[in-house]
Amino acid sequence: MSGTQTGSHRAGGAHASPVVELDDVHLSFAGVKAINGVSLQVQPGELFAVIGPNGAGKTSLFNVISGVYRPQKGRISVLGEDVLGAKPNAIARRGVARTFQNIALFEHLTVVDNLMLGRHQHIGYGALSAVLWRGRARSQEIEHRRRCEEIVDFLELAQWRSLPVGLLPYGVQKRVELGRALAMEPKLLLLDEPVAGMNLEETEDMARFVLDIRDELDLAIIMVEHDMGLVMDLADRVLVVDFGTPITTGTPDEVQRHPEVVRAYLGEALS
Ligand SMILES: Nc1ncnc2c1ncn2[C@@H]1O[C@H](COP(=O)(O)OP(=O)(O)OP(=O)(O)O)[C@@H](O)[C@H]1O
Repeated sequence: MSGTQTGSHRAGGAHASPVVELDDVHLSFAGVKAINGVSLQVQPGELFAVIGPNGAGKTSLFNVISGVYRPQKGRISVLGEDVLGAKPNAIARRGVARTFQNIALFEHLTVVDNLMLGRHQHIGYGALSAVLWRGRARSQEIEHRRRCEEIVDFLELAQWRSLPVGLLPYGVQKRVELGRALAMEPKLLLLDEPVAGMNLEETEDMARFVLDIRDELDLAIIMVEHDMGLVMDLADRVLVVDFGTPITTGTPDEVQRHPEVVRAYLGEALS
C-alpha cells in the first residue's frame, strides 16, 4: 500500500507521542464497575493487547475509546487531543477505526463496496457533484476506488472482490471487516476478538495480516482477544484486567510470569 512505513516506534519507543492515552478511566453501570481506574498509552507501530476473563471490561474499554460510552471519571486523548465526550463519528474522523466481535458488514454488497463504505468520512464532494458525476466527485471516486483496491491486494481479497460479502467464508468476512476499518486510514485500530470462531488456518492468516498492518502501516493497534497463544505471540505489550481493574501491563513474558495473573485466571490457559 502507498504511504507505508516500518513500525519504527514499536513497544513504546522513547521519542514517539502516544496515539491514544487513557488516564485513570472509570465507567460504571448502575453499580457494576466495568472499568475501574485503567490507564494506558499506545504508540504508533505498537500492538497492544487487552486480556481478561468474560465481563472484565474489555469491550467497555473499546466503547469508551470510540465514544460509545462516556466514562464518569478519567481522561482519554487521541493524537494528543482530549476526546472525552466527543461523538463516535468525531472520534472516528480523528483516526480511530474498529472491528467488532460479531461481523458488521453489508452482506448484499460486494467486498469492494463494503470497503468503499469505510472511505465515507474521506468523501468531500457534495450531492450535486455526485449526481452530475463530474469534477471533484469523479476524481475523488477514482482515488477512493484505488485506495480500496490497494487494501484488496494487501489483505489478499482479490478472488472475492466482486462477490457479495454474505456468500464468503467466515474468515474472509472477518478480513473484509478488517479491510473496511483500514479503508478509514486510521491511526488507531481497535480489534475486538479478531479470531473468535475461526479455524486454525483462518487464525493463522488473520495473525499474519495483523502483524503486516502493524509493521507496514505503522498504526497503533489495540486488540482484545481470548486466544492466549495468539496474544502472547503477537502483542508487544499486554494489559490484564479483571472485573474492570488493571492487574498489570507488560511484555507477554512479564505478564505470563506475574504471580497475580497466573493465580487469578491465566495459569491453566498458559501452562
Ligand atoms: N450497556 C451496559 N449496561 C449495563 N452493564 C454493562 C453494559 N455494558 C457492559 N456492562 C457490564 O460491564 C461489565 C464489563 O462488560 P464488558 O462487555 O466490557 O466485558 P468484556 O471483558 O468485554 O467481556 P467478554 O469477554 O465477555 O466480551 C460486565 O459486568 C457487563 O455486564
